[in-house]
Amino acid sequence: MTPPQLVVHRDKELMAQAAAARLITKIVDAQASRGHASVVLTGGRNGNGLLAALAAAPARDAVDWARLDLWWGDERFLPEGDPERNVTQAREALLDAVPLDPARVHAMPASDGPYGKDVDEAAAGYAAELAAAAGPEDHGRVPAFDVLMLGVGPDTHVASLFPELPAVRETERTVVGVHGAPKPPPVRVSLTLPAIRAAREVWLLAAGEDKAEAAAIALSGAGEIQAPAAGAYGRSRTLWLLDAAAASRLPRALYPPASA
Ligand SMILES: O=C1O[C@H](COP(=O)(O)O)[C@@H](O)[C@H](O)[C@H]1O
Repeated sequence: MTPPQLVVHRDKELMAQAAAARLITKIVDAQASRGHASVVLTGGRNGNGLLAALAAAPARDAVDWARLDLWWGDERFLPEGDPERNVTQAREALLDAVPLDPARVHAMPASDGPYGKDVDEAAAGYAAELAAAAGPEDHGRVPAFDVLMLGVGPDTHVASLFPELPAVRETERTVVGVHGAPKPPPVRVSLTLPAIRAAREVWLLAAGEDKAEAAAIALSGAGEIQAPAAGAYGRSRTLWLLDAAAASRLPRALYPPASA
């Protein structure tokens, strides 16, 4: 487990811009050293804010978009094109504006897709797609993603891993169908904690007063079953990107002295 590092920005706009700049650098560096990069996107307000900031950043042209694999940490199991789907929102915020290779955009299945309404089959299908993309150097059933981003819900959920539900207890499968999520829609597809922990870097995004309690709980030694965000960490780095409002209830000992 890599211990969390915290960066606190003044407000959510600055957080989104700084995180977008950080992501551009990370992708460019990975492409320079390995020829390609892989990023796992998150849904939610903070994830979409980051994508919109990236779309507006002139430095976005430094990325070779055709050599970038995009995956998702979770998806709302709804029909293709539904405005509530995370992929629909990501397309609107950024993806439609950059020259991605469509074969490298790995959206999670929709409820009117090849698996029909069977969310467990859809999850198994996505797990198989991840496994096929993993190489021997990845040492596992999912690629060692360069960056995996997660929004943090006010209840400490990450991806679609909600406190106490079976999905957060999963230790074998890399992707699961989620039934009865407390946040609509109730049926979802999610990476599990073992899949999340295969990433080189995990970035948790939390902006706004409604995330303050969640950040304080997850960063104060809570268990991952009760606080899924506490169980999300990367192989080489775990980074919490917060704004001042989300950091406002952190224990003083955690608040990074250099933050502004
Ligand atoms: O439903 C979801 O919520 C979380 C958090 O969203 P936020 O709007 O509270 O930031 C998100 O990370 C997840 O991908 C999404 O499906």
